[in-house]
Amino acid sequence: MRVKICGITKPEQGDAIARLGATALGFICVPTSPRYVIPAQIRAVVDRLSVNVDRIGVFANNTIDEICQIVNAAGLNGVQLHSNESPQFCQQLRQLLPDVEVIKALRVQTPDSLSQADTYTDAVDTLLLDAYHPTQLGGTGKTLDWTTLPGYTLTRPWLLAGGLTPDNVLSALSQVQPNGIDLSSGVERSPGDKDLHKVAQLFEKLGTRVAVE
Ligand SMILES: O=C(O)c1ccccc1N[C@@H]1O[C@H](COP(=O)(O)O)[C@@H](O)[C@H]1O
Repeated sequence: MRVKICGITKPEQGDAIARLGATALGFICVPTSPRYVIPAQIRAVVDRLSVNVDRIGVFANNTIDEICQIVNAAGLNGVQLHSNESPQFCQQLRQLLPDVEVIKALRVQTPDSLSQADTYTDAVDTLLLDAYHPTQLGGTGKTLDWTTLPGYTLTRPWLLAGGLTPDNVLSALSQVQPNGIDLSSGVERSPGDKDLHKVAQLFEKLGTRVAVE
């Protein structure tokens, strides 16, 4: 299963988290977020990595040009579109960046919110389901109501996000079977400062902890 740890800001934490077993690191390219990082900060984390891991930039309503520039400058191989990006926008980006994974986040307010998922089938590589918050885009720690999800079949591989922690992850995974999970605030001391003990606890729970030398 894929495990993405999002909101990385510090090179030493990014490398430690990758070595603990994360398959992807996420970088918040949304200026209003307390976890915001500029491309040079992402590049510093990427250059420090000693293991192979996906590097995903999280964007919200940027232009295609801005996203392409940041992907190239920062050394990303995936983009997570976390706002109102249309299927057409995702498709255009995918054509321009054929080697970059396009992930569309859907913030699930009601079970009906999932009906839009099908419109992204041909436009993205991966879907991500996050909790809805009325004023914030993500990283809120708000839990998605997993009990509303089991009836749905998504037509793309998908990641579960929204308020996941080492304490509730197994309960979530007993109710839904995503292709991966994505955690941010549930494994940090303060926004952008990851708690490596919580990350290690997560992998212990998942049974995939990798020994750190
Ligand atoms: O983390 C942020 O600050 C953020 C800002 C803007 C868009 C998305 C953001 N994070 C994403 O939110 C989800 C869930 O986070 P949490 O585990 O509930 O804290 C995750 O996909 C992050 O990538």
